[in-house]
Amino acid sequence: MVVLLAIAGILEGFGVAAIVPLLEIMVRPDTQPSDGLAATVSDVFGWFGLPFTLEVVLVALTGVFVVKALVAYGAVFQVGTVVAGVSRDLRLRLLRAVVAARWQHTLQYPSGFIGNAVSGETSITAQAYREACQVLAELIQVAVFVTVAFLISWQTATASVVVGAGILFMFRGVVDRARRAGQTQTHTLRDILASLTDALPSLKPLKAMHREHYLLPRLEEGTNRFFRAQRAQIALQELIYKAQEPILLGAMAFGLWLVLRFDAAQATDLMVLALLFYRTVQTLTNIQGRWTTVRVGETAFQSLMEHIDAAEAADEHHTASGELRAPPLGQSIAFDDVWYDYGEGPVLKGVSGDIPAGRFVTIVGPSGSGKTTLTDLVSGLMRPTEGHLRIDGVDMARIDLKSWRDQVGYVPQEPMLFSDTVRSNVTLGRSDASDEDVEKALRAANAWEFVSALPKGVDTRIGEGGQNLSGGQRQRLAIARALVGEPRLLILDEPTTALDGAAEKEVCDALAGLHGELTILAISHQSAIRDMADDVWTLSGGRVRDRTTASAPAPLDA
Ligand SMILES: Nc1ncnc2c1ncn2[C@@H]1O[C@H](COP(=O)(O)OP(=O)(O)OP(=O)(O)O)[C@@H](O)[C@H]1O
Repeated sequence: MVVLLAIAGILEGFGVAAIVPLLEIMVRPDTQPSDGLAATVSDVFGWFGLPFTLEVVLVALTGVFVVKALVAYGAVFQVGTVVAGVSRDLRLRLLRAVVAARWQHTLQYPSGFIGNAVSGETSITAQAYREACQVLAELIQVAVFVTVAFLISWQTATASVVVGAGILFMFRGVVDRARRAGQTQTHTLRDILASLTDALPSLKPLKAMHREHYLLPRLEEGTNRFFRAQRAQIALQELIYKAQEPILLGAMAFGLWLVLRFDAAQATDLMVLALLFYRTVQTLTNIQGRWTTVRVGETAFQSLMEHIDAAEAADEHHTASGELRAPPLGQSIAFDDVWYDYGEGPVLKGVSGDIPAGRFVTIVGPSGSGKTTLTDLVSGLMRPTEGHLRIDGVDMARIDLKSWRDQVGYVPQEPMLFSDTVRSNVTLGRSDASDEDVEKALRAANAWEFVSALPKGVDTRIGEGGQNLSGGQRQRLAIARALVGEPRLLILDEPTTALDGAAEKEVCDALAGLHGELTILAISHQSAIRDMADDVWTLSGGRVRDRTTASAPAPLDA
């Protein structure tokens, strides 16, 4: 890219230099130039055996600019490829890091932050990168112009550099202020998107109560702050471009006056010098304008890199994964004085107890008592702050989390179905899941009957979020999805809370069929799920206050 840009710059320099002989011929068509740049160019023509005539000079000049255009296009194409590649690589790095990060890390970020980083910040960064490439191209061009100017008159070349540097110096504060305006935009946009992502799911109840205006002031405040920062940035950036032209023309007028008054330069050389001076200083000021965009983009880049670095540092397979493969859960999941703290005081306070393999354990307790936290520790999404969790006697800290989670099926309260086929929703990309596996899982989840009655069976597409299915059907698909990998442990977080009596019964029938086949750990307030359990743990204030056993442990084939 840099080589192409350099060649394009040099060709443009040649083109500008070639204007001198052209003017010379136009002014004095019948005489060969004897000094100045025109004489040098005439000599170069002579080496190639070309006559120094108007036609030959015109053709040569056109040729130089055609080649320059082609090379410049090649350079721009290369810049485009590199810039698009930079934003793709940054996006992929961020997405991979976010997906691989520890759950505690993911919890810290509103999803709007990630959305903004993937769409906004990567685009601004790519734009800044592109401008940085242009800055490089224009610096090369300035170097060529200054060299050509030196060949004609070192005074003009020096004057161009001094005037250009002076203008850059005068406007350096403006660049800094534009960068700060860019920083405000980056942070404000991130906050707006975070608020919006929080707000949208609550829009329905707010509208239903005519309280939607509650959202607007928060979004409006951010939007107005963004407007002010954007306006400031545009005004400052344009100031750099617009204010420099009069300064530049003033300097040129003064330079021309000096040369004409005290120097006997040839008129043709003088015109080219004026052109070179103008182009050099103008290119330098362009560079400053572009540099402002680079500095503005730098803040988005920094913010993006902070997300990427933090997510990469939180990669759970580097930071929290043990060296042992998970045991097959043939004996128990044991809690040994487990504490957990999100950072605002402990929410689990010394939980101890066994979940024997093959048992159905239901956890009940008031809201906020730590039930979900407990199941998140069991699935390895989080690590105990203190104490130990053991699978068949092996400390989970020593277990490879991937191999453990391969044995876990998880059913949340609100299943998130993708707008895809039933099959894809059940297999979730497991290429080794056969038709038989899908059918078996759907049958076990008490879902086969309704799925086989769909127009295309398992190949029927379900609408976004599964909206054309009933709540009970969605939940049974979520259970089938959890079962298709033949887990040894099924975790259910309030699986029937959002369902009516009939739908709850369908889900309970599915769970009854699974009872004794694998270990089940359910959180539920519903009596139906509690009554099915072998053991019921009552959690309150982060402690297990009560433990009742309904029946003897069922044997499990490990
Ligand atoms: N990501 C988090 N950051 C900080 N505190 C949290 C976080 N998640 C949960 N908590 C706090 O931890 C405590 C236990 O929460 P948890 O979700 O485990 O309770 P729960 O019994 O499942 O509640 P519910 O029945 O309402 O779902 C609560 O006080 C909650 O505010």
